[in-house]
Amino acid sequence: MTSELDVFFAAVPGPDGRRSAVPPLYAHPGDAGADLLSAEALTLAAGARALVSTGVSIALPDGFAAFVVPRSGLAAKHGITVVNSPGTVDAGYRGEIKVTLLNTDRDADYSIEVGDKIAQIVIMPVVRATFSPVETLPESVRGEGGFGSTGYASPGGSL
Ligand SMILES: O=c1ccn([C@H]2C[C@H](O)[C@@H](COP(=O)(O)OP(=O)(O)OP(=O)(O)O)O2)c(=O)[nH]1
Ligand SMILES: [Mg+2]
Repeated sequence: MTSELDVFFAAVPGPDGRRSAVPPLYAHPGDAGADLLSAEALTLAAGARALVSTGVSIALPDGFAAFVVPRSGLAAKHGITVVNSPGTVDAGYRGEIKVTLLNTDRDADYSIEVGDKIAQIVIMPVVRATFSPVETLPESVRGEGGFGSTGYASPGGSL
């Protein structure tokens, strides 16, 4: 990935006053996702969800948003996902980034330590729309088709 964006971040003090100024972390060059670290220790019981602190806030430039998405390893191995995925962090938001984690496993609790990677953010350019009312929308090939309208089998019936 060659494009870089300067983003300010700041530590958000926890209830105990502790400040951890760890920004979201890209694990490799070229990664789209930067890992968010937990600022708290907790155990997510099977089936439970929690709003988890990351201890960090960011200031995105106008025209960008950050999307909070699950980590595939946590999802595949432990059933840990993000309830509102993708969570939207608006450019104007200056509060702490938080992650609504859900333990989808039916049986196993999942314990999180301070500093654990719990989710990731993907920063993307976004546009703001001006919505204009019309009586009839412009036609399109898809029209009103959706929700499975294109079927489920591959065109040849096998692949
Ligand atoms: O996973 C998320 C989603 C959102 N936010 C923060 C940043 C975002 O800018 C703000 C509001 O998010 P959203 O608009 O999704 O929540 P809402 O329930 O509509 O709250 P509001 O009425 O404040 O917009 O909360 C997070 O920290 N994590
Ligand atoms: Mg909102």
